[in-house]
Amino acid sequence: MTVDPTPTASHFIDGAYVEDQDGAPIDIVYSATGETLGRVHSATPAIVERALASASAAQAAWAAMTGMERGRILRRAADIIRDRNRDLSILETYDTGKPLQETLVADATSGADALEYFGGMAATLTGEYIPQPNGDFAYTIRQPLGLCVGIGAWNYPTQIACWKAAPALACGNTMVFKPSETTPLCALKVAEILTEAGAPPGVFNVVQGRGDVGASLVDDARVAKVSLTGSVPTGRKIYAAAAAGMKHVTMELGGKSPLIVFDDADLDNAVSGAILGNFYSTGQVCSNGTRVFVQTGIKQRFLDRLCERLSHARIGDPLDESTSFGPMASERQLDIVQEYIRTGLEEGARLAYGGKRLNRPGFYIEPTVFADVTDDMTIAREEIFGPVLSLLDFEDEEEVLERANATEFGLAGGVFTNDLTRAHRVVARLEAGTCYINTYNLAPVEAPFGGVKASGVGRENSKEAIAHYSEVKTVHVAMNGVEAPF
Ligand SMILES: NC(=O)c1ccc[n+]([C@@H]2O[C@H](COP(=O)([O-])OP(=O)(O)OC[C@H]3O[C@@H](n4cnc5c(N)ncnc54)[C@H](O)[C@@H]3O)[C@@H](O)[C@H]2O)c1
Repeated sequence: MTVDPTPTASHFIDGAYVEDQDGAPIDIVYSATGETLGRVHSATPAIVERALASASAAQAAWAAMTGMERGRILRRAADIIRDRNRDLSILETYDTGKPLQETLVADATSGADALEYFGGMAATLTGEYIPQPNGDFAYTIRQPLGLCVGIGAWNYPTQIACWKAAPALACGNTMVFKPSETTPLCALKVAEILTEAGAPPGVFNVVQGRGDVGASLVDDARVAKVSLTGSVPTGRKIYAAAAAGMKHVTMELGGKSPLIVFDDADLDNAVSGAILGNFYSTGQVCSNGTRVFVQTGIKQRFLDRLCERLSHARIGDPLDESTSFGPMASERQLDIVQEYIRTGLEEGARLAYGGKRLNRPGFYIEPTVFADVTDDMTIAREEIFGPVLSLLDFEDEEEVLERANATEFGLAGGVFTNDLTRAHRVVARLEAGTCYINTYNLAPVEAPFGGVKASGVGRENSKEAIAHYSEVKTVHVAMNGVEAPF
C-alpha cells in the first residue's frame, strides 16, 4: 500500500484538519474487499458552525482579491493535483472502488482541468459598459454570491468537489463542501491542496456527515447558494429548503438517459458507446444511457456483439491497472442493483448477460444486460445506478423519439447513426441537457453539463457555470442634471 487511505482528521476547516469525535462515526469501507479502512466522524452542530463561520469570515477578503490573484491559486492547485495524480487516483480508488485504470485518467485530472479552466477565467469576469442618452451610462459588476454550500454524491468524489469549488472560488465565493458519507476521503485532499496552493483559511472547507448535516448547511441563513450532485429525491428536498431561504441552486441529479442506435450505425462504435454509457465506473454514472434503443434490423447483431465484448471485461482488484471493471461503491448500492435485477426478471425481461454477484469479498456484480425490455418495466423507468443495461427495440425515428422522451428525467441522450442530418434532427428533439452523436459520456470541463426536467437545474462547467456562482449588479450613472416632475 503506497497511499495511506486514512485521513488526517474528519474535517477540514479554516485551513486545517479538525477532529471532533463527538460526531457519529462513519466507517470508511473499501468496496473491493469490504474491509473497514478507518472512520471519520459526522460533523456535530459545533463543527458545522465552525465551518460556516470560517467560510463566512473569509469571503469578503477572498472576493476583494483580484481575479488574477484568485486564479493563480486555483491554477497552482491544478498543478499540484497533476503532480500527485497517481496518489490521488489511488485514493479515489479506495474511496469508490473504481478501477485505477479509470481513476488515473478521469478523476483528479478532471478536477485539475476545472481548477485550471476557472483559474484562467477568474481574471476575465468583468462587467459591461452600457451607453445611455446624453452621455449617461450604466455599467455592470459581476459579484460573487457569498457563502456557497456544495454537497456531493459518491461516484466521483474528487471531480465533484473540484467542479463545484473551481467556479465558486473563481467568482470570489467561499465554500463549505459536504462529501457523500460513502466517500469521505477525496474532498479532504482537495481542501488540503487548495490550502497548499495559497487559498486563505476558510475559503474551502470540508465537513463530513449524512443528509442531516447537509440539511443543516442548506438551512443556514448565511448560505447564499447550494450546489448538489445527487439523486432526484434528495434534489427535491434541497431545492425546497433552499427556496424557503430564496437561495440560488445548482442541481445535478439522476437520469435514465436514452441511447438510440439506428441500423445504419457503425456497430462496433455503437457497442463501444453502450459500454461507456453503462459499464464505465461500474455503471455508477449519472448520465448513463441505460435505455439502449436498437433498431430492429440490427438488434440481434448488436446484442451478440455487446455480449462478446463484455466477456473481455477484466473484473477484479481495482488497484491492478489491468482491471477494467470494479465493485459497486457500497454494499447498499450492490443491494439496490440486485433488487432491480430481481425485478427485471420478475417483470419478464430476458437476462442476456451477467446478473450475478461475484463469489468473492467486496461488492462485485457482473455487468448485466437485459434484452426484450419494454417501456413499462421498472428497469426501463427508474434509475438503477449500477451496471445494468436495458435493451429495447424500435422501428422508426418518430416512435423512438417519443419513447425516449417519455420519462421524468432529462440528463443526457445519445444517437448512433451515419446519417448526418438524422443525427442532428434527433438530438434537437431529445429532451436532455447533454447529447452525444456517435459517442457517449464525455464531460470535458470546457462544455456545459447538466440536466433538464427532473434531472436538474443550472449547469456545471464551461462559461455557463459563472452565471450560477455570481450575480450582476447594475450601476446607473448620470452625467447631466437630474430631471424630476415637480
Ligand atoms: N447530474 C450529475 O452531475 C450527477 C453526478 C453524479 C451523481 N448523480 C446522481 O447522484 C445519485 C447517486 O448519489 P447518492 O446516492 O450519493 O445521492 P443522494 O441523493 O443519496 O445523496 C447525495 C448527497 O446528498 C446528501 N443528502 C441526502 N439527503 C440530504 C438532505 N435532506 N439535505 C442535504 N443533503 C442531503 C447526501 O449525504 C449526499 O452527500 C444518482 O441519482 C446519480 O444520478 C448526478
